[in-house]
Amino acid sequence: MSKSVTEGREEKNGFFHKLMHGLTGSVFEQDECECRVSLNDTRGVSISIKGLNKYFGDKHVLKDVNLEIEAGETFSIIGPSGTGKSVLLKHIVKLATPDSGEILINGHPLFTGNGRDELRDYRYSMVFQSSALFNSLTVGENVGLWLREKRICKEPKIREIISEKLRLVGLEGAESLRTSELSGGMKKRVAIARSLAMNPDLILYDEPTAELDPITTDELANTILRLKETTKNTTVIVTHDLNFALYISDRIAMMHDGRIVGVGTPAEIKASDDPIIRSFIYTTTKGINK
Ligand SMILES: Nc1ncnc2c1ncn2[C@@H]1O[C@H](COP(=O)(O)OP(=O)(O)OP(=O)(O)O)[C@@H](O)[C@H]1O
Repeated sequence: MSKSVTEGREEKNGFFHKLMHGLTGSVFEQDECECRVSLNDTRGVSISIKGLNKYFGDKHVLKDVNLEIEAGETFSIIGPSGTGKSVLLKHIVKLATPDSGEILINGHPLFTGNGRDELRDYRYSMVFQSSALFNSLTVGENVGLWLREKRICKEPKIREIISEKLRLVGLEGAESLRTSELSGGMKKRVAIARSLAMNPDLILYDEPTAELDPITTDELANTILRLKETTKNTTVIVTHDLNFALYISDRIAMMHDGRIVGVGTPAEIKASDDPIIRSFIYTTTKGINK
């Protein structure tokens, strides 16, 4: 078995497992000390991806990926299935390690060098396609999971944070609802509230509109846009939903066959004469334009 395949399994079983159940975290160690984490401010981080390559066995999945994401940006990575979008996302949160290349967070290397001190307080959180909520817990318990598990704050403060984050995603007062009884759109918003509980510097969404109908997708887009009015964090979204990306993003990168083939504002992407981007736009909108 090749090294990369083994690594892939380790990544899945280790960090991925932790993220699925802890859902938010820091790339580097944190003190266990209570209230060590300041939850009063949100900061955005810049992400600089340099010459990133990743193989799974013989398969070259990321091919010399270079990308600059600015602090505070809402940045979408679009492209057809199987082009490496999710694998790229996993590298940003250290769920995967590159075969070569580097990612810099606020100028500090994620994979090499001694970035531990500089990146000690870097907080990221990921909203998974499946929402990954615990059905046996209430909405409030899901949102407060990380805060309680890590004993970040005292209980009254945790309840205050839960209520605030639910209000931010339009679910004010929903604490005691059973998660299993929620619609797909509501689950997604609870998952976002849970991610927001730690005031992440970076929030990542993996295919947030998959499984959602167009109306719920629109509500989700508006929720994310509204959040950007109150938080400064950097938002990175992986999606094949072109319309969604055009609506909510400051900038968009188009990925094709493991490479970034174009980066620009929504207007620039729409006006692009790159044949791959044009073909993607044509394919995803041909019903509408018929
Ligand atoms: N752990 C892994 N082991 C082996 N191959 C993998 C692994 N993870 C991803 N791949 C492969 O890497 C390629 C890119 O996958 P990725 O999930 O990043 O695609 P994507 O662009 O996000 O598409 P989708 O929207 O369908 O998820 C695919 O061919 C996939 O099968």
